[in-house]
Amino acid sequence: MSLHLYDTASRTVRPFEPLRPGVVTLYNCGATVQWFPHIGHLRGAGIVYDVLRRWLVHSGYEVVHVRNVTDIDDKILNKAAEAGRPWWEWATTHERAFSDAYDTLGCLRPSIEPRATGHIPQIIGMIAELIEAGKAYAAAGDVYFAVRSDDEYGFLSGQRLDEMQQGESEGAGKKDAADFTMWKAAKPGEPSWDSPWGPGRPGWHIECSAMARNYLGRAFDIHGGGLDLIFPHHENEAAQSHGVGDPFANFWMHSHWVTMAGEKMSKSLGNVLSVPAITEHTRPVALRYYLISVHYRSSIEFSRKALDDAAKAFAGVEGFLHRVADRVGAVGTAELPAPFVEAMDDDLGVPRALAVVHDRVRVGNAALASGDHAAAAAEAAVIRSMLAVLGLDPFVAPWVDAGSDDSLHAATDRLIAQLLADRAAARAAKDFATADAIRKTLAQAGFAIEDTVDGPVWSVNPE
Ligand SMILES: Nc1ncnc2c1ncn2[C@@H]1O[C@H](COP(=O)(O)OP(=O)(O)OP(=O)(O)O)[C@@H](O)[C@H]1O
Ligand SMILES: [Zn+2]
Repeated sequence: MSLHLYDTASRTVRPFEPLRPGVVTLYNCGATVQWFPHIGHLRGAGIVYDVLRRWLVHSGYEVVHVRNVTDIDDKILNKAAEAGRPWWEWATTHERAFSDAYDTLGCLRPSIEPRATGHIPQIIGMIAELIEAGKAYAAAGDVYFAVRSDDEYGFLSGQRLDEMQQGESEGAGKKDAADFTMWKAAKPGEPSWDSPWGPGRPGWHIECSAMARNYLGRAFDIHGGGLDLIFPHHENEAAQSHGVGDPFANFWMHSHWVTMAGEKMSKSLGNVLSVPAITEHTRPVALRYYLISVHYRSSIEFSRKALDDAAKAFAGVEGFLHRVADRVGAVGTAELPAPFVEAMDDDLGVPRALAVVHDRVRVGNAALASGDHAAAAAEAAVIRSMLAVLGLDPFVAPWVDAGSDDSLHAATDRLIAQLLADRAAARAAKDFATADAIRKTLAQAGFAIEDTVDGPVWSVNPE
């Protein structure tokens, strides 16, 4: 089976072929940088597309990845005004918080992260083309897209024109309630740019049509975002791009929510958890594992218990790799097992792929317990390679840490070996109180000691 992806437009899982052999062009909608990110954003704008990108690269494609930054928007202007700060400082502050959070969770940086405000000429050019093509009209300094000029409107979301809500305030010059705004006339005190229709600023949807064309061309392979973007945002992006004759996206991917108590995690509901709040008690790599462990088209109901369970599951995998590294030497890489590849090719089936990882860890642990170092090393190489594709390889940045620093590790090894020798001597002398005190000291410091055929082996307990 080659890679198959679910396509929202055709509502089917269909074979993926890039438009240009060897190269995949990917656009996913990034954040409106009005506030700090929550872990829902990190899933919907970051990790899901990071896993996709890594899998495409593993499959032999070069990937050109664009994720935009919406840095001009009513919400940004309102929040900045409430805080008494310049709008551009407000947007930059929160854009940086998003960048930090993506980095913390090990997301590869996109090929480019274009900002709406950096593409005003392209935006104005596309709006002018749409007016020229009879798909849009200007009224009192605003410009609207005439939805009824597009016969295919609704192809993505299945929305019916008479039932549709664009979710924007009614402009005075709007001829039809179904129409949406592409250019907003300047209001006093707001930032604005000159345009053929007077000073103003872009609406939300036009930036993605203009920037996708600018960086990826008139047709590109995959367009992604969270479920809420299907309508109106993606329907409107497609209408604009189709309106100027651009074929636009070939595949549409939409990821499901992170929820709390069944509700979408969202600033407006206040049920949000940030990355820094979680990484106070959970390692970032464990949070990444947690966020990818559910299929991207299913929701994740956040719970501390599920997060802790995921952290333990990952620590089990990582612990095996470290034990092999300690006893056998550096862990190599190997070809991916067929069931893992099949799972990933089947619409990015990460949960099934992780089940393969855990199966192999069981086999590897059994090999280690029986002293079969060669078999354990072979399993470790396969497991490490699977983790690498998921962005979870513990031996490379950003996950490799002081714990795997060679000199620190060797010093810890010597210290623990001495304590274990003292414990053995105390036991031999029937001084059980001392032996027990040594065991307690090690446990309280966070070390787990396991007796194996190769003698006692230490590891660090997951938090
Ligand atoms: N709870 C969530 N779970 C998964 N993805 C989410 C969640 N909330 C937002 N997203 C996704 O994050 C991306 C950026 O979203 P955007 O900046 O538009 O935030 P938003 O939807 O306004 O957030 P909020 O609802 O918290 O105000 C979008 O693809 C959106 O679908
Ligand atoms: Zn977009």
